[in-house]
Amino acid sequence: MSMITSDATDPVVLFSAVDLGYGDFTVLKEVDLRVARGQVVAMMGGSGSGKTTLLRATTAQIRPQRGTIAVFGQDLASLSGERLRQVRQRMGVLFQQGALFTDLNVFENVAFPLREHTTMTEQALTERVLDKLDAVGLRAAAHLGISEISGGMARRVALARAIVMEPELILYDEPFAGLDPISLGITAQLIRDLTDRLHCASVLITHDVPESFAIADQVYVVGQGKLLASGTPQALSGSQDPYVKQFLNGEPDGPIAFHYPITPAFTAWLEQQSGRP
Ligand SMILES: Nc1ncnc2c1ncn2[C@@H]1O[C@H](COP(=O)(O)OP(=O)(O)OP(=O)(O)O)[C@@H](O)[C@H]1O
Repeated sequence: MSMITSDATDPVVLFSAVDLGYGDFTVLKEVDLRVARGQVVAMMGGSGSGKTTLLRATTAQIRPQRGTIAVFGQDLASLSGERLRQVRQRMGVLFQQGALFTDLNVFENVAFPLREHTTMTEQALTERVLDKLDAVGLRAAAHLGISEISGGMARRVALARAIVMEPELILYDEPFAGLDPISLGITAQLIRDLTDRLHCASVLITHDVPESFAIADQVYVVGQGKLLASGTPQALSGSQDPYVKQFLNGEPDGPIAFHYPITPAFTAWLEQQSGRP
């Protein structure tokens, strides 16, 4: 049961003219983006283009250099302490290394957030955990130890744990990385199904074009320090933008640079290096 009341029609995530970066280095400029309830949104782009930075900004781990970011209709810049914690509790984050506790079994790994953040009865907790394990196909694996499950199963346990608090927004960091083709398809379909079932919003950052295009409602492509394109997978497939085309087709030659760009910080470092005796 979620606490959605008057803000049910607000976008879940709304970036308005946002600049993001670290110190005086700006990674992305003028980003506008919107994620609605029930949507799967893919944030794509080459290595170092700023996908993880977008995720960090959404959880308020980093603050925008310019513009505003609203989550659940609340301006993140206005939140701190307890109110920020409450907003974060409505989000589930699935990190690439969804590290599980190896001294706890599958059930207790998924139960962990409930024991930390709620005062549910043992019966309600058991029901909730088994329901989420069922959603990822692992109800009957509840009793197994972490050393007894495969890598792909461990990912699904981490996913069950990420959704056990019934978040309204789920952020996935590279959910397809390192998966075999079958697990890739299963994971993508699982993300779509969970989004529909929980009626939450899902944001994934990924390089994987076919899998994310198969399940996403909206795709944002970042590169060259900005948002390059956005739209439905269908609309983007017809894009004539050379960067977008190169990215979507995985072509080695094109506007996407192989070399990390030279910055003043690098030049200063290099000068210092060569100045050494
Ligand atoms: N904590 C940090 N401090 C300074 N610069 C950072 C920091 N984190 C990332 N960057 C820089 O920000 C840029 C974007 O990094 P980010 O991790 O968002 O890219 P990405 O698209 O997620 O890349 P990848 O797909 O390779 O993980 C890079 O140039 C990176 O060097």
